[in-house]
Amino acid sequence: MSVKASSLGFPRIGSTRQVKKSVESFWSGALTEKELLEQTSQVRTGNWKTQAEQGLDIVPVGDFTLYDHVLDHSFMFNVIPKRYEGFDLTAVEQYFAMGRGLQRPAKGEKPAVDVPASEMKKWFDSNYHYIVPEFSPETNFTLNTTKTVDEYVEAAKEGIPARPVLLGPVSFLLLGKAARDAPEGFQPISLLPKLLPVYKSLLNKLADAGAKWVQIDEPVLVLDKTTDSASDYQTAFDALHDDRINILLATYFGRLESNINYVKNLNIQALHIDLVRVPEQLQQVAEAIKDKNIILSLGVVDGRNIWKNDFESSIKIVNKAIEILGSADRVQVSSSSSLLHVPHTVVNEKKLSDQVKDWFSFAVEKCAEISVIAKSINNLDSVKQQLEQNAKSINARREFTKNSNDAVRKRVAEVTPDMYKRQSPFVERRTKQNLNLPKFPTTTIGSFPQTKEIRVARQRLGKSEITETEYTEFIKKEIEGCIRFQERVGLDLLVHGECERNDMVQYFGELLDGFAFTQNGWVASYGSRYVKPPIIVSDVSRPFAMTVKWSSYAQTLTSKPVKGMLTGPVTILNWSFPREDVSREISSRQLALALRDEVVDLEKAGIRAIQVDEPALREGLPLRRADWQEYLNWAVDSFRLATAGVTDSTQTHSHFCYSDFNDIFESIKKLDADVITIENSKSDSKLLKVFETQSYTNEIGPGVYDIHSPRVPSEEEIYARIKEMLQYIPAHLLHVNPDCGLKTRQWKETEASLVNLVNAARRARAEFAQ
Ligand code: MET
Ligand SMILES: [Zn+2]
Repeated sequence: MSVKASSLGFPRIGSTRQVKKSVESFWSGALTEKELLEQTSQVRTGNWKTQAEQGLDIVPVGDFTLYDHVLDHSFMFNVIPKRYEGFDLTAVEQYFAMGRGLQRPAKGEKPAVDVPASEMKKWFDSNYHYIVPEFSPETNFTLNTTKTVDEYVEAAKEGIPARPVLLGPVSFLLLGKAARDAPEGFQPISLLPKLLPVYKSLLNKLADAGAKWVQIDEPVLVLDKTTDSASDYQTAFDALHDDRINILLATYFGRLESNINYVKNLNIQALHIDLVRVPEQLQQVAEAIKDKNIILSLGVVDGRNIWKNDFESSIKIVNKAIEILGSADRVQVSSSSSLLHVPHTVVNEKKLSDQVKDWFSFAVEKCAEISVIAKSINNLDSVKQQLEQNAKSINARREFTKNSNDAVRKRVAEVTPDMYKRQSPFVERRTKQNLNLPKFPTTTIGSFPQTKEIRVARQRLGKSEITETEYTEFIKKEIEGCIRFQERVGLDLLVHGECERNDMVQYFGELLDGFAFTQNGWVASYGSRYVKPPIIVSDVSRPFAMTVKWSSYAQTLTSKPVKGMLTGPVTILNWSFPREDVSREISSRQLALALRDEVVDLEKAGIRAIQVDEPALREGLPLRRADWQEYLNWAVDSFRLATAGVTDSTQTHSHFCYSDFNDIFESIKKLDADVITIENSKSDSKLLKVFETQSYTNEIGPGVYDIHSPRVPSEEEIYARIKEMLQYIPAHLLHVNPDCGLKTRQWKETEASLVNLVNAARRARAEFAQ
């Protein structure tokens, strides 16, 4: 009798980002396909060994990927859109073409290729993005590859106690979309009967190879819309049932709620639930499966955040599960979700103090935690020392937070209702905002090209190869160049260009108190792009002004107004690892107060327009709609708290991108920014439709061109967009701007695009704005 230790998945990027390096070298032609596969296979094998060494009894395999695990499933099941066929590509080339597009000239016998990437979407409420599968009635499911089986065999050979992982058939279909050529109203889930035999043949192969268990992820079970899917799940798990191989059905990121009523009757042998996000669901779920022959896998070690596990409380949960289910054999200990959302290991962090380092566990350390928790149930004495050590660490962290910044907490507690409100309503304050802007004012979203010179200067400052003064001089020159550029192009509302920022969140995190930074804490965002989120470790406050010197310097250079530029509280929060000991709401309010001081200081320094970006506002939305309002309330409050400290004559701006804002438009209105700019050009004007049904009274600039591509939009095209916008938005409220910041672009295309933008706005002015 023993409780087993397992995890649902491991970071795929390698301890030092080896996978990024290998994959990008392959793309650039510096590695052959064979070298790519060899190098990445080493990372994969290394990952398995590490997990086993940390004490996992069950090691996930098949979760490794060169680009994205959902794309792996599309590829494995032959869900390959026609546009990627017929170019004589190798399998690996075709796979990457689906992930990131492929453009290359004809070579010898090989035809030219020019195919765009597939659509990418956020993986639930994480900052990981998956490649959206495209289905149509013609989709011909076959086993195109046997990736999962191959990796299982590879691991078994190494003596790894491997459990293969698959994304379940229902989630796979529901996370996909209807292909463009699919008939109107086509629902991917209708393909379930066609898809199941292929899953089944894969399971057969796994069983042939000796696998006794398979983990089948059905994360869609924690979303609202699945409540009608009972029969789909039943069909699926009846079809997949095989006496030779047991199924662990894994859910994560949220609560099953009433879905448990049918999940308990499915043909499965184990069920995994997330007890970090929703500890309360243990009772309900355990009671529901009590009389079934189902093992409960307890997700007690956080797959989404980096804090050390509190063993005492996890062990309580495990014991409670055993008590309800009646036997230790009926439970397993695991991570709440795949560990792909946390960095690889804390060991490589050389710059964190011992005190701070002791608070964290990354993926490797989390595996060890899972093992200790399981062992504590099996044989308490064997892990006595680890438990004591853990209790010490947890206490030390508690002591630290108890004594952290009282002044900040007090300030949050003392916020009064008037602090959320501008002095006058928009219509009144608008008349006081004399920025001398023409109709259809043209502006940009803030950042200008981050050139190599800028990155080099930043690196050299980091290495102390140049002094702080030399760096400041360099940045000033850049700002001056940027201002002159905007004047030359003819923009109306200028920006300083954000050249001093390494990243829109990190930059502020580094200047605020209450954050910690890692050297190597990378987490996959999409493909070979990884991010290094700052960690909020304490109460947040602003020791000194952060942007005032740059913005006010920029303003001294020109008679045109220069916008101050800040990242908003909710975005800073959502793109960081949050604290565990206080709510996200509290951290957000603390951030808001810190930014409020900055906003007021900018105003004092003579800046008359201030933009507070909230591109991540929407992605912080909870997975279940019932929880939305609570989040939106404090998110809106935070933005208002950050921006409402100014007088009527200061124009506040905000910016949104990355997602569909229509369903939170009510909240966007409540922000009461004087001007909002929203990404629009890619969404086929879906955004504009919202104005047909919802009134919006403040000023607004829907983006007129996509900045993610080097393509230069023509004046004609931009003019046409402005005209289209005027059907939905009153002329006196319309601003003209790109979709988002220009930091990833080159100067050449930036200039050409903005010249066209300015000319298009001038033309529209002459025609429509008398
Ligand atoms: C992802 S939103 C980016 C906004 C920021 N001000 C920029 O221009 O880069
Ligand atoms: Zn943006």
